[in-house]
Amino acid sequence: MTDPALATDPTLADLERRAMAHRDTPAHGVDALVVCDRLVRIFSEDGVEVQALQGLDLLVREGELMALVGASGSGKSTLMNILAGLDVPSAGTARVGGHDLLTMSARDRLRHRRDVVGFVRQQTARNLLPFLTAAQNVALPMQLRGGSRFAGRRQAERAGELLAMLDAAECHDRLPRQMSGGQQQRVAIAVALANSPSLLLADEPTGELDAATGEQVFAAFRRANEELGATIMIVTHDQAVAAEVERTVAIRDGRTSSEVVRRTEIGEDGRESVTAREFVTLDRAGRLQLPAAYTAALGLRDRALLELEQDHVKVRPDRDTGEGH
Ligand SMILES: Nc1ncnc2c1ncn2[C@@H]1O[C@H](COP(=O)(O)OP(=O)(O)OP(=O)(O)O)[C@@H](O)[C@H]1O
Repeated sequence: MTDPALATDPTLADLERRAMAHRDTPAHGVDALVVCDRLVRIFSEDGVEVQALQGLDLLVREGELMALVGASGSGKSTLMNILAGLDVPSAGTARVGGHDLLTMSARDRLRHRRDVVGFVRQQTARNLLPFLTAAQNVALPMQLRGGSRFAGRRQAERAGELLAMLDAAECHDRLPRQMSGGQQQRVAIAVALANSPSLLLADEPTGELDAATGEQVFAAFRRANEELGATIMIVTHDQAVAAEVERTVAIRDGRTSSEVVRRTEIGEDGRESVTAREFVTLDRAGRLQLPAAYTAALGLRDRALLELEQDHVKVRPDRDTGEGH
């Protein structure tokens, strides 16, 4: 018997059933804070088009600490700038907290930049005002935001609390030039968190730091995530970041291609063990991209043989089949 859901000549009752089934399917990313759906960004310069994002899909839950990794030119900064409200996508959907960044008015975009996101840049010197102390830098966004819930003395208190939480209490009264690069970035995280943004974005925040100092900055992100519940997205080309966060999503050629999820489990013997699993991501049309290392290892090119098994799919090189293209 034909499944009524697949019938090509459906009755009215079949159509009603299909409509009901569709209605009961939750909308894509309904419970996510960040939703990117077939996101496209095309830059045109002197008649030459560059597709920086080529239909990127990504969901980020509230309270997540995740990283985006990818080679230079893969589209990471383009995505960050769109989510920060600094750039506008060409097509597709980019939503933060239910607000669509494609159709947002200029005034709402300004509000988005000021109230919804916090941003930490790679260049340590660009994150802080050089003539203000750390505490003054952290208090400034609260002062600039009219009707801030942190008023008067509470602003100075909150600045002190954030600096202490991020292990930068000793910088309280120092100017940026009196701080190390790592201290400047930890203070920059405090500045970005000052107005309790829904989303904290960081673009290569450890790019100018050595490995040990970079780890301290990641520790500060983890603390902000654990103690304040902040949702944090960190962009980096450093693959080692996978060890620092729960989820690392790889971007390749303007699309998300795979992700690594890291879990800490306590065994029966009470010992902690960390497991990391790699997944390929399926886009909304069901396409998946094999990791470059896999295609290279098996010499996969042009096409491959697929076999559907009970609980998995086999992908084989197209050899010895004798069938032409
Ligand atoms: N304003 C722009 N005008 C033209 N092309 C651009 C612009 N911004 C980015 N691109 C192009 O879009 C592509 C993606 O760039 P993007 O900066 O997002 O990559 P990335 O992954 O952040 O790289 P990197 O790690 O080097 O910063 C690149 O080919 C880049 O040259």
